[in-house]
Amino acid sequence: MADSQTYNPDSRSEEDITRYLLDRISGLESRNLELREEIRQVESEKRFIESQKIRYEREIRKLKTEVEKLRSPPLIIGTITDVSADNRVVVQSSAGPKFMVRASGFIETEDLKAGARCTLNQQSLTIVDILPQSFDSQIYGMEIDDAPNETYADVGGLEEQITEIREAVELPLTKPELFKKVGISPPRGVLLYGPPGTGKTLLARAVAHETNAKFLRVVGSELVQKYIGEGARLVRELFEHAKKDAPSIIFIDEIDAIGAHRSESITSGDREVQRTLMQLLADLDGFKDRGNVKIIGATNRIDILDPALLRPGRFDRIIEIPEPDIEGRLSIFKIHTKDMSVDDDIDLNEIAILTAGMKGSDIKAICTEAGMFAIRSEREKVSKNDFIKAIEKVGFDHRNGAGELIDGAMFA
Ligand SMILES: Nc1ncnc2c1ncn2[C@@H]1O[C@H](COP(=O)(O)OP(=O)(O)OP(=O)(O)O)[C@@H](O)[C@H]1O
Repeated sequence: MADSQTYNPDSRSEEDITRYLLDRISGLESRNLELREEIRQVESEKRFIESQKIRYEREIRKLKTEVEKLRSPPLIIGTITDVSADNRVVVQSSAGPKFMVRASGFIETEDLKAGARCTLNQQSLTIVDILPQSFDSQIYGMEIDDAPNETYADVGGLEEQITEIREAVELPLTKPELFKKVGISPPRGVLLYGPPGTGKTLLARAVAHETNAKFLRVVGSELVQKYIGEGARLVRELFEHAKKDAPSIIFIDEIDAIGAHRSESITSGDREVQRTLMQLLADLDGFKDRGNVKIIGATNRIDILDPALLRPGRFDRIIEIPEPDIEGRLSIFKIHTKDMSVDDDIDLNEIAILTAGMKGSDIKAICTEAGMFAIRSEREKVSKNDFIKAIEKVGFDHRNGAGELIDGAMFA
């Protein structure tokens, strides 16, 4: 290319200038071609990198799913008893047998130590996690609430049940001296039974709130299904934990999963449930000295409970939590509409009549749905019609004779 520094336009002829410019143009054209080639190469590199990225992302997703699969329950819990040089590990499972297993690639080799507790995938028996030595409520899916917010005022239509639970659970926690004076041992706990969604958990949380007690909730089915062979240990630790944190309330939801009447067939699953139940009974029996720990069991299936669990002295009161009647439904509607902005002409009595056969959880859902209908229509107040549509949506049982009311006739 001609050097522009040495070019002096005054000293050259027109022909020179033309040649010079043609040279310059051809120089720029070939540079342009070079740059285009470079761009093409960079773009093809970019495409290659993008396709690599997609491949890696796909691989990461696959690996993540695999890890999730490995980690999903049921898991077996065990203790590492030996580690060989090639990283094969001997694990004593809590259900009994010993296994020679391998650890998944995500476990750090230095964590594989004799004495460490670990979880094994039930099918592949691969070690999928190393557990902390101390009790960790998170691992066991236990819900711990230092101070539940619910109060008795949040529970609708269960006045008698509230009185009963206050005597059996609240009084021993707040006024233990009364029982000493009279010379009777305070009740240890109550069993709540009734259909799902009627407020059993809500009631238990309210008791914990009113007594300033810690609320420990476990689900019976999780105790026996989540970590095979650990049910009995979990129950023991649960009670220990509750004692340490007293005053506290242990709430065992779905207690039928561990306390169902024992059948003839004895599978390993049954044995696991039995061991867990025996531990629960032992803890309930040894509960006398644990004045400030109370237990509330809940079940939808009292009919299948083992009589051992119902024997006097285990649960002091067995309280039915029934489906709400019209009064109950009205007071539940009042609770759940308390903070809602509703039209002045709404008569909750009428709405309560329309919801025969529905439970507290349905009523809560109806209020939320009614609010959603109002939002969808860009209104700030919830109307009767919103409630009617919500009742329909939540699945009102037409057998209760309200079919003709749902179309709004009653509110026309
Ligand atoms: N009696 C009630 N008063 C006010 N709200 C209620 C009542 N019953 C149920 N609810 C509402 O429904 C929700 C679910 O009820 P809850 O979990 O207490 O039922 P449950 O009887 O424990 O059900 P499950 O047997 O399925 O565990 C509560 O959080 C509450 O909002």
